[in-house]
Amino acid sequence: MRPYILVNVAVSADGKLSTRERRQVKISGTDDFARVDIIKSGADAIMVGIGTILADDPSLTVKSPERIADRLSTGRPEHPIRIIIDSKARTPPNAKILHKGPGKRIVAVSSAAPEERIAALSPHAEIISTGSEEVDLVVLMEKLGSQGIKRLMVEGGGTLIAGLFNAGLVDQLSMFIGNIIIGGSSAPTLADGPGWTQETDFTKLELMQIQQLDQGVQIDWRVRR
Ligand SMILES: NC(=O)C1=CN([C@@H]2O[C@H](COP(=O)(O)OP(=O)(O)OC[C@H]3O[C@@H](n4cnc5c(N)ncnc54)[C@H](O)[C@@H]3O)[C@@H](O)[C@H]2O)C=CC1
Ligand SMILES: Nc1nc(O)c(N)c(N[C@@H]2O[C@H](COP(=O)(O)O)[C@@H](O)[C@H]2O)n1
Repeated sequence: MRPYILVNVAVSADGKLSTRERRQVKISGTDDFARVDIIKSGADAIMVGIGTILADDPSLTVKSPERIADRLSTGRPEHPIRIIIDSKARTPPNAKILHKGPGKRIVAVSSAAPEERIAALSPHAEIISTGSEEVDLVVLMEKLGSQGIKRLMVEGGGTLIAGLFNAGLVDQLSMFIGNIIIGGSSAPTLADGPGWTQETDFTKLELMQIQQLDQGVQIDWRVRR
């Protein structure tokens, strides 16, 4: 069985994830970062796309010492398993995600990944190959489920999130809408890629909760089936 998949993102008031040069922007405030850390510490695994690795070089570790202690006291590893969706194995072998903090990493590649790049990543991560050109997200999720991953948090970016919506794999969307306008028609949004044109293909959401947080709005949506 595939994991429960929660996508969490911070968007600007005009719906952007970052600048048009894909430069990371501080959209969330302290309270939202604390909320994200709680979601992260409750997850078995956390996933990002290669675009985010190349743009931001994130570590995706749990930040709060209390939450780390809580994970350890309940027999869970310090950090969730960190997973990169990376069809062609472009993850730099010195990427922070592969080195910061203890714990398992998975790089999900496709058959298009060159052997030498896979060999460079293998000492740092388990490699799972699905799909011919792109990672087959449906097959991958089944494999992750069979490894005991029940709750998966997805951090972005917009291309991966669109791929997950396209495959009908998202269960919950948690978003923080911050009080800045980033602008730019080519700046990433939370569901990039080609988009959908038929109303029947649109993902329908059901409001779970909405709250004011920091200087913005935090919303949880459930995906309607
Ligand atoms: N504000 C926020 O909460 C966050 C913002 N970001 C921003 O998002 C931007 C990066 O987003 P993107 O460039 O869209 O990259 P991305 O992180 O979504 O990675 C996309 C890549 O994943 C790979 N991939 C393999 N199989 C796939 C499949 N089946 N479906 C979709 N993708 C697949 C492709 O190579 C694709 O180019 C950065 O600017 C980053 O700062 C990223 C995470 C969170
Ligand atoms: N939740 C959230 N709020 C913001 O304001 C952000 N800019 C982001 N960005 C993403 O968070 C990740 C940072 O990870 P580490 O701190 O290195 O663990 C990274 O992927 C950013 O894109 N998120």
